[in-house]
This record gives sequence, C-alpha cells and structure tokens, in this order.
Amino acid sequence: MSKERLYIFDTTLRDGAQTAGIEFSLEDKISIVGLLERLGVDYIEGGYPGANPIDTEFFSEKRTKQARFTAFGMTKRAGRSAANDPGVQGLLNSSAEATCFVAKAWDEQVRVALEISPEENLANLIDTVQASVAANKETMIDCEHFFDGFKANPDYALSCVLGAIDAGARWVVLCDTNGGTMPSEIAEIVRKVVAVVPGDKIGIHAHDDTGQAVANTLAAVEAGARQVQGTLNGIGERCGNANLITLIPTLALKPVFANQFSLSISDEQLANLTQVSRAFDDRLNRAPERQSPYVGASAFTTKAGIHASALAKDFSSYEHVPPESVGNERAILVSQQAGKSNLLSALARHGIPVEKDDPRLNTLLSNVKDRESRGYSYDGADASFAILARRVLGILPHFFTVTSFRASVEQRVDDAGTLDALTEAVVKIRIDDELLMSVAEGNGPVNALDLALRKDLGKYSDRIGDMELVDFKVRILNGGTGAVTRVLVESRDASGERWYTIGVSPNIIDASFEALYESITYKLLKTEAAQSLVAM
Ligand SMILES: CC(=O)SCCNC(=O)CCNC(=O)[C@H](O)C(C)(C)COP(=O)(O)OP(=O)(O)OC[C@H]1O[C@@H](n2cnc3c(N)ncnc32)[C@H](O)[C@@H]1OP(=O)(O)O
Ligand SMILES: CC(=O)C(=O)O
Repeated sequence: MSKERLYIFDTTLRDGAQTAGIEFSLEDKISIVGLLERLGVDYIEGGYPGANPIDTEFFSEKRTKQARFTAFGMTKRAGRSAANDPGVQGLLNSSAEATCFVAKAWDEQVRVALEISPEENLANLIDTVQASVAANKETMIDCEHFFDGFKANPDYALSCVLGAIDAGARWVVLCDTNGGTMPSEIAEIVRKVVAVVPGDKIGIHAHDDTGQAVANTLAAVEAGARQVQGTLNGIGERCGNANLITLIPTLALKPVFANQFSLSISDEQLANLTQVSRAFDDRLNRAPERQSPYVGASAFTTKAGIHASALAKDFSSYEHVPPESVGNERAILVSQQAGKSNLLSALARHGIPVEKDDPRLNTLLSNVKDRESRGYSYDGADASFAILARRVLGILPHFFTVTSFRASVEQRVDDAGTLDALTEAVVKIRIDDELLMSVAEGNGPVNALDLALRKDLGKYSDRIGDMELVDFKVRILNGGTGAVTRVLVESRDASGERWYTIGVSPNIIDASFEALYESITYKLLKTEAAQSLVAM
C-alpha cells in the first residue's frame, strides 16, 4: 500500500523567535538552518522580512539547500492594495520560495483587534493570497485563532479556509493560537474541515499552553491534516510550540503513523535527532533537559536493578524504540536502586571483566549502597565508580600517596579600605620513595588545590598535561549541624572525553580534594590503559 506524504514545517526561526529570552543573531539563524537541514524538514520558516534588520538581511539570499525557504508576514492591511502594502511586498520581494501569511479566522478578534469587518478581513486574505501566487510563491495562510474561532462561528472560520484555497493557497494552517484546545476538540474540528477541503491542503500549528501541543498535533494528523508545524525543542511564544524533536520520531517510528505516512526524513537523518537537539540547546546556551522524550540523557537510562537485569536479556523490556534510531544511547546506572546487573553493565563499560557469580560483586554492591547512604551519588560520577570498583576488586594501581594538603584564604584590607584576597594551597605527595611538595595560588581554595595537586606529579606529570577542570558543583546535603557537602567535578582532556568524580565530607575542602584526587586518578587509569596497549 502506498503511503501518504506528511510534511514537516519548522517555525523555530519565526515562532521560536517569539520565545521570551531568546534572540537570534544572523549567525544563529544560519547555523540553525544547518541543523534543520541535517534533520531534513520540508519547510523552514526563517522569520519575517521587513519586521527587523536581521530578518530582512536573512531573506536577502536563499539560505536553504533542500527545505523550502519560507517567509512569514501578515495579510495586507485594510484600505490599501497588496501591491501597495510594504509588509506584503517585503515577503514577495524576498528570496523566499514560499510565503506564510497570518490571517485572523475568528470574527470577534477581527472586530476587536483589527477593528475592521469580517468581510473586509476575508477580502484582505484573498487579495494577499492572489498577490503571492501571482509572484510565484508557494503560498500558505496561518489561520490565527482558528479553533476558538470555529467554536464561536464555524461558518466564518471555514470561509477563511475556503477563501484561501479558492485564491490558490497551497496550504491552510489551522492554528491553536492560544494553546487551550483539547486533543478531542482538535480532532473533531479538523474532521469537519477535511470534510470540505482535502486534508493534503491542511496544516496544524499548536501551542503548548496545556502541555498538549504534541498530542494536539497528532490528533490533527489522525483526523486528516497533512502538514505539521513545530519548533526545535518546542520553543515558541509563551509555553512554546509543538516540539518537532518529539513529533518527528513519533511520526517516523510509531506504527500507527509510520504505516500510513512517509516523511522527507530518512532513517540516517532521524539518527541525527539527539545531536541536533543538543546542538540547538548549546546555541541557546542552556543545558539540555535530561528527561526530554527520545533525546534526553535519561531517555534510555535505567537505575532500577530489576530493569537492568531484564534489559541485559532483552533491550525492548524497558525501551519503546531503539535508542540508536534517534542517535541516543542506552545507559545503565549504578546507585542505591542498583542490583548486580547494573554493576555488570557499568563494569563492562569500563572494560573490567567480572563473572556474575563473582563474590566480589556483592562486596562492591554493598559498598556502593553504603556510600550512597552517606551522600555519594554514583549515577552522576561514573569515573568515581570505576575507581571504587577497581579498589574493591583489588585491581586499582597505586600511583601516588597524598601525605598532606592545606589551603588558606587571607583577606587583606589596605589603608584605602580595598579588600584583597590571597588564596594559597600546599600539597605534599609521595611517589615511590620521592617526596614532592607543590605550592600554588588560585582564585579560590579549590582552584589553588587543583593547581598545586597537578603542578608536579613527578614521573606522571606528562600524563596529565592535557587534562583540565571544566565544572565544579557543590551541594549541601541534610542541612543543619549534621550537614555534609557533596562536590562533583567535571574534567576533560584533549581526546574530548569528559569524566565526573565525586567527593563527600562535612568539610568542603576535603570533599573537593577527594573529587580532584579521583579525577587525576581516573586520568592516570586512562593513560595506563593506553600505555599498556602501546606496549602490547
Ligand atoms: C499569532 C502569531 O504569532 S502572529 C506573529 C506575530 N509576530 C510578530 O508580531 C513578530 C514580528 N512583528 C513585528 O515586528 C511588528 O509587529 C510588525 C513590524 C510586523 C508591525 O509593527 P507595527 O506596524 O508597529 O504594528 P504593531 O505591531 O503595533 O501592530 C500590528 C498591526 O497589524 C495589524 N494586524 C495584525 N494582524 C494582521 C493581519 N493578519 N492582517 C492585517 N493586519 C494585521 C494590527 O491591527 C495592527 O494594526 P495597527 O498598527 O493599525 O493597530
Ligand atoms: C500564526 C501563529 O503563530 C499562531 O496563530 O499561533
């Protein structure tokens, strides 16, 4: 059976640009087009030429290679022709291949917000579509407030859809502008529209004000709409738009949709999904949501021992799709919720072979659970787990011994009252029979300790030369007098690998030093493995 085509329309650069706190530069826009083309969407709505200098420049040339480059704007204003409307002409004279004009489809809103009659609004819509079609643009109408308008006056809302189609629009997009419509209402109204207009001319644009934009979009598709609009990671006005990063894999992988529809997105492009979503967050300078469907770091992660045991036998036990289909990874964590299956999986990841009936596994498991009850948290500190495991299994090489360390912070106030801080750390270590002492100044005690510890590591110095501390997080557990401090250190080296180590103590300096010490130990373990490979 041949499949029906479903079109993906991205509005990250237009509705997404209406997100509070997000402003795209020209460079951002160009780079985001690159991400969208890696995914393979059909349409990229690049913004609103004429509305601001960046969008106008963006539309001065064609920015897409495969996707239809689409310009957004509003229908012509009352009292002038489309030819004399600079806003409409801005779109028609742009490099866009397609245009998408917003027109109100709720008669009440036409009277209140535009202060014109519904008939005049409809005439503006029709004139604008005709002008755009005459300019050779693939033309779309976004029917603003369509669902609320349909509930209030279905005849008027439908007359906007029919007027646009008769005037030559390729698509009419039904917008849940206020984002308050329920999936069952969306389905019912879309069914009524596709009873009079072919579904392959109808699109859906849903906002997420009740957290149901994706559900509303899927309901519209099931009811007959054939173009879906949305944004990367669901950004957009107020609570955002339908999240394409959730919609695309659902449409591509879930049999209820995949058996009926084909998309422009290939399996190879779908496997870029996680990378695209994370690269987009990077560009927005924000951390990716761990629990995002399909692409979050936790999307295919399990902590529970019972689940890890079943996953080891059959991945589909706790995975609704294979993680690699969307470019994500499976992870089985070690924590208080773990069983031996979690340990075996984590040990295998670190290249430590242990049999399931090895009695040392029970010792390791009780060690993990005991330490977690004291504040350690190994699910975020995999490198510390590798060190603990090697220690308990008796296979941790002895690199060096810290014989003492000290950090001091001195505040000096000069005669003018200016405060000057001096932070210094001293670390003494023993390597074989050699005693080494390093002193360093830093911008805080942890920085000074880190610098002192790494300053002279004797025969190991050249093995840690490329590592650096990337992030440092402190958390106080159990407030009050019994408080302990948990420190998580993130490190990386020239290979690009990042690793996480943890320290716990009532004293923040001790906790930090433990995490720093383990970070260096992990790096030495890495290089030890590399050296033994070279020696082989
Ligand atoms: C539901 C949506 O998300 S629609 C997308 C909304 N996006 C944006 O507005 C972002 C970009 N917008 C802008 O930069 C500016 O609003 C501009 C450049 C488009 C217009 O700026 P201004 O000319 O100063 O108008 P302003 O923004 O104050 O008001 C919008 C005007 O358009 C009119 N208008 C709104 N929708 C439409 C429409 N579909 N068709 C015709 N006119 C419309 C309004 O009645 C109002 O007219 P008025 O100035 O006579 O009162
Ligand atoms: C056009 C649009 O973004 C809306 O109606 O929500």
